[in-house]
Amino acid sequence: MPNRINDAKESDVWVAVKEGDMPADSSRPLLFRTMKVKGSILHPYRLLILLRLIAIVAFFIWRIRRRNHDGVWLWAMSMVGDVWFGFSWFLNQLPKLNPIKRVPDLTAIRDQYESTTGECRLPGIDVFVTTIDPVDEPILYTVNSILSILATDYPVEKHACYLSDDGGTLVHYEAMFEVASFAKLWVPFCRKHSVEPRAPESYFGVKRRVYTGSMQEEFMSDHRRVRREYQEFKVRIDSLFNTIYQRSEAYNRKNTKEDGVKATWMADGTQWPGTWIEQAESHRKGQHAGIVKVILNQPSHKPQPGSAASIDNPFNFRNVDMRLPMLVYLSREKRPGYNHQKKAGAMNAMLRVSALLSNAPFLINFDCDHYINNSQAFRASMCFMLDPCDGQNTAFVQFPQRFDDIDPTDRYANHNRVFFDGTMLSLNGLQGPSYLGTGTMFRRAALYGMDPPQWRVDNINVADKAKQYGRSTLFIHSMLDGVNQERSLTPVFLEESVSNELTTLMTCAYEDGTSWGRDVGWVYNIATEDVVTGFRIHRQGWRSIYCSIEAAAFRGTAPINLTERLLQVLRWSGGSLEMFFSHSNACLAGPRMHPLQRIAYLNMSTYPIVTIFILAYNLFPVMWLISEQFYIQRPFSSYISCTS
Ligand SMILES: O=c1ccn([C@@H]2O[C@H](COP(=O)(O)OP(=O)(O)O[C@H]3O[C@H](CO)[C@@H](O)[C@H](O)[C@H]3O)[C@@H](O)[C@H]2O)c(=O)[nH]1
Ligand SMILES: [Mn+2]
Repeated sequence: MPNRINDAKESDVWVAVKEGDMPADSSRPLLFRTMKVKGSILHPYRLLILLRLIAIVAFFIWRIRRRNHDGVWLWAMSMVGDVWFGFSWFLNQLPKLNPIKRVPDLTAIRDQYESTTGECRLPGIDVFVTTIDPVDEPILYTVNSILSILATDYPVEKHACYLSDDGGTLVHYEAMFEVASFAKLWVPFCRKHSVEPRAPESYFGVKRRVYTGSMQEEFMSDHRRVRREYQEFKVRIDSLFNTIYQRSEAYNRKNTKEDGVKATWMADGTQWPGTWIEQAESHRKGQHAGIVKVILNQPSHKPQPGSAASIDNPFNFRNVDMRLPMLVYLSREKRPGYNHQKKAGAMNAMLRVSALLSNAPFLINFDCDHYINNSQAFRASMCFMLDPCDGQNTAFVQFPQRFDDIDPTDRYANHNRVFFDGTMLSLNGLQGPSYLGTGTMFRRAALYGMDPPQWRVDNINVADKAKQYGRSTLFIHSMLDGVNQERSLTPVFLEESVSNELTTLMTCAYEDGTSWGRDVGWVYNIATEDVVTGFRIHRQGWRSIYCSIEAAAFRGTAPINLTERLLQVLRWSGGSLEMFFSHSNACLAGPRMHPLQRIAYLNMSTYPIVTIFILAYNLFPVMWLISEQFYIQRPFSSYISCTS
């Protein structure tokens, strides 16, 4: 197997840090290497920052000494603007003085956690995907995301995939059956030929591919057949809207209710409990029952090799494990009068439901337009979580967001290079990167609001916690198990009592009066739940790790038109300011937060203020239009006088 991300080589910029800080009692080697920027680059950079700082201070002294008496108000205003520019520059620079890169060692984690006899001690992972609308967030992306998760290279009995559908549409539910059926072919194909990436749309979109395996001919014919099957799969997904509509029409002709309400019907002839095509009382967006359906059950713990090619089956899967990971569809209850808290609310519902179904100690979340591009990514994040040195105190591993379909000039700056390849690496040298919403591996304990081991005074105690976590004894009992790092997935026995409890965990009222949305789970009442949730975790003393690997771990789509992009940026800046004016203000973070990390959060929550001054500076030169007086030196006066 090619070790795609073992690139801990020294480069022109990075050098390896000596790992002298291994715990004395551990004989295991570290699971990652730490790299820092070469002194010949870092020291001149720091010197440059110092020189700039001196220049800025000198400039302010000069400005204060030379006050413009004709327009004191303008002088004062521009002084405030300049002070803010200087201050925000300083806030921006301070946390950037020591960037650190961490490179996971995949060979080490294989050696330590997976034996050649097939025994594997890697822990369980629950994978969360959120979606809301099959048209606005095209369902083709969602199914590709799920397929890439089902096919990823992680022990199949150790990861489970959850799709949260906030729209509660039958289309998403039935699409999951199509996915489960196509996955029976797609997943073994990916395993047999180690293909990458494992999202079929991007895999088949690659024009030229180099095959490195030994089954060239078999690969060619498998590839052709799977591509044909994928085309048919896409047609079936496309036609779902129509199939469901026509089926419902047929059933409704037979069973129209007296009030003339037209229901949406499932294939088995029952009414869909979620939203209907023709929206009706209790079946419309924002008002429907909670639904949990296990689409694929947890696989057995023994590999199940496929069969050799035959007349009915053209694929030779004799030495390929055919098992698929668990797949669950869920849509939380929605009722009018409740604030459903958008993505954060959906994530918290998923966190609770998964606790009863698979209860993995780690979880990773994706927006539905993101897929796994490098199937070693789960192992890569485990290198940090399971690290013998400080892994226990690591709450989350954040991957950069990389995007497809962006024009080569990146005219709306979707790639955010400075942020993903500069700022985040700098935070990595402090307490860790902030949480960015998608492509993040979490430790369940951190999301439950527990303290990191280094700050824990007592053992974890879940007795009498109903006030904090809500009144589900099954959920509270699952918690101790769910935070045990070594654990695999819990086998599921879907008895009636469990099914009822799952429905309870998804009701709108479940969180009333509890700590969900504040000290537990994803944080509520803010446009950018991600940064604030990461902040809550950091202020408790947890740390995080930034993991940027080649090939990119995950890829997704970004807004490619200006309106959408502006709205996105506006939402982010609004959320940042909200954070500043809330109890999540960085100044209130408490003593466990690294001082420079605090400054980084302060910078993250105040950066939009600069726009006021940029706007003012843009208006200064045309001020004479209003007051007919020049406060700013007349430009090119000699030129103007020549021509007049
Ligand atoms: O009521 C809702 C609203 C949104 N979502 C999901 O939340 C995700 C993100 O929403 P989107 O509108 O696509 O926001 P973006 O601006 O693209 O997302 C970025 O910004 C968000 C807020 O800062 C983060 O949550 C995201 O992870 C991050 O990728 C999507 O998967 C949605 O399906 C829900 O599940 N329920
Ligand atoms: Mn999005």
